[in-house]
Amino acid sequence: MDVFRQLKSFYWPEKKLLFVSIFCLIAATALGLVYPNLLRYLIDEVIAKRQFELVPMLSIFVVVVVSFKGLLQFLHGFTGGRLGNRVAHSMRTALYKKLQYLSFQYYDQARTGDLMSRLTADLEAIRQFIGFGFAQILNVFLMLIFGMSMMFTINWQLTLLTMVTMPFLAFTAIRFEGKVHPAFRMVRQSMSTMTTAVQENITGVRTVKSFAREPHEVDKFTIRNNDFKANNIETASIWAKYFPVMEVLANLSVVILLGVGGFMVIRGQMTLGELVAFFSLIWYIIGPMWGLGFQINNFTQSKASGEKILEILHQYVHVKDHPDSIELKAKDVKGDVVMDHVTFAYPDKQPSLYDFSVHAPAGSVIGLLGGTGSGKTTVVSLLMRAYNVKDGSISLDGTDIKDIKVDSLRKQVATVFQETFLFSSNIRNNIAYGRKDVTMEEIIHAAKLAKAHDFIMELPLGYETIVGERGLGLSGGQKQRIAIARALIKDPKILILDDATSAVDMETEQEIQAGFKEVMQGRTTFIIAHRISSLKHADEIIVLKEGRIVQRGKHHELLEQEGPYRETYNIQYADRPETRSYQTQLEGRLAN
Ligand SMILES: Nc1ncnc2c1ncn2[C@@H]1O[C@H](COP(=O)(O)OP(=O)(O)OP(=O)(O)O)[C@@H](O)[C@H]1O
Repeated sequence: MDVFRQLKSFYWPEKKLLFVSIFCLIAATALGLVYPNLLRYLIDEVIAKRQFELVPMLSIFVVVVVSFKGLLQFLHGFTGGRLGNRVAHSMRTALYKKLQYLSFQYYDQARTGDLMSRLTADLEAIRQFIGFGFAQILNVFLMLIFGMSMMFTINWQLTLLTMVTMPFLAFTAIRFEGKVHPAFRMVRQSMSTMTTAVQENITGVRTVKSFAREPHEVDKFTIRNNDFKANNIETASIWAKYFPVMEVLANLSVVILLGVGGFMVIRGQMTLGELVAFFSLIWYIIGPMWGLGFQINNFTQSKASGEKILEILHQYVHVKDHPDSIELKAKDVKGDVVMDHVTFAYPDKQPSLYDFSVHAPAGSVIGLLGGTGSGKTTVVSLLMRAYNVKDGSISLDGTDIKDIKVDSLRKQVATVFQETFLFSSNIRNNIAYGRKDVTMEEIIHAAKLAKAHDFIMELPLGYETIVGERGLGLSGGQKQRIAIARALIKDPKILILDDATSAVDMETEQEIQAGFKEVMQGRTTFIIAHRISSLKHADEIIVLKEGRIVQRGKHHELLEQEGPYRETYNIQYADRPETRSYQTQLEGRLAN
């Protein structure tokens, strides 16, 4: 119950709906007890005593009772539905909000499928339980208490006799649920692996076809399809086994009731009306017994779902503001960045960066070069405070970034990531993403600087073209240029380009860089690149190897040193005649 206590803040504000819903259900159940008594009255008082003039009044009474019960059931459904949906709505909002603010560190471990299922299936379980499940469990107990006490008042001996099979029925029902539930879970699991296979196959259809792996894919799917079939058959056979047993046990008590009860009526120990009332009351007991397993499972499932939801809500946010965090004002930010002896390791890993220091004065360009996994992305991730630095420090205009409000810091930083993500919206919205109040002129200006305007205008719908998930497929270079325009429109004080031009040709890259020069006047830029051509104009180039700085300096300084920078240069410019002559010159100078 601790889970539901912790979720109280979501359902307690809706307590009026909760109480009305429970009250209506209890009242409807209690009203249901009028039927057996009416039957008893009809048989014993009206039919047996031939007082047929009472029939119309009795009929009207039945209609009133039925209508009133119907109204109560409607109110229960209405309030329960509202309650469940309102609670689910506020939980969904809270979860989504929490997911927005969880740190990069959380997402490094999180699995999309798992998060999606918490936001959908687990929330649905909670919605059902709070809306209806809880009231149903309460109702089961009430039905048992109401039904049994009424039966006891009619005839206690017959009540005890008919109850003989009930423990067996309850036991079988619980066992049935215990078997059928895991079987259902297996069906759901095999369904999800089957749909994942289909989804993956459709997404990766180009790879499948280009490797001519269609038969392999069909085989892979067949295994999953067979699995799904086997699980369904298994579930069906559990139903087939248990249902007749439950049916027999339930009806056995009815047989006992009719046999013994009939005998008692014949011997005059009981009236016929009482027997008929008893017959109708027995279903008040059989129903809850039959559903006992289901109710128990429903409760444990909702509890498990609640735990999964609470796990996200209670998830620790690693990167957050402290009470004295400073709010940056855009106009006061200069962009002077200092990283001082930073050593950083991802959780449970060896450090990815060792003793890294750099001073990037406002408006300077810092280039980062190094092999894959050398720590370049880590440097810029730390800069936007994707992770907290424990050893060493990072400051912006002299203030440690730990003392700056996270969102105000990130508003000053625009990053173009290695992998471009476009939202399923039009190009205009994708470019304007970083800002709310943006004019079409500004969007076009940014697109022109990113050398994206021309190809956008060639699309039939221009800036209105839908891209992303189900939109138009753009080339890697085109996507990158949209992402660059998105970063530029943010008007950042610090621009980070993480291999942002890797997918565009050299000529376009040069043009984009010329555009940067215009916009980046007085702003600080960090460029990560594998091409020397992208970095050579940087004020300082830092070469990383396995998380350590192995070289640093300007382009011409680094070329004059033995080391990875010159090796990379030689590889990339090997075919160019001017490189050969430069190298010959250099070698001559080095020899002298
Ligand atoms: N989110 C993460 N969680 C754990 N380890 C990580 C994470 N990101 C990077 N690493 C590890 O840190 C090291 C440095 O990675 P980083 O991404 O900074 O390298 P990089 O120089 O940018 O490489 P590339 O050029 O391939 O992008 C690698 O060993 C990598 O496996």
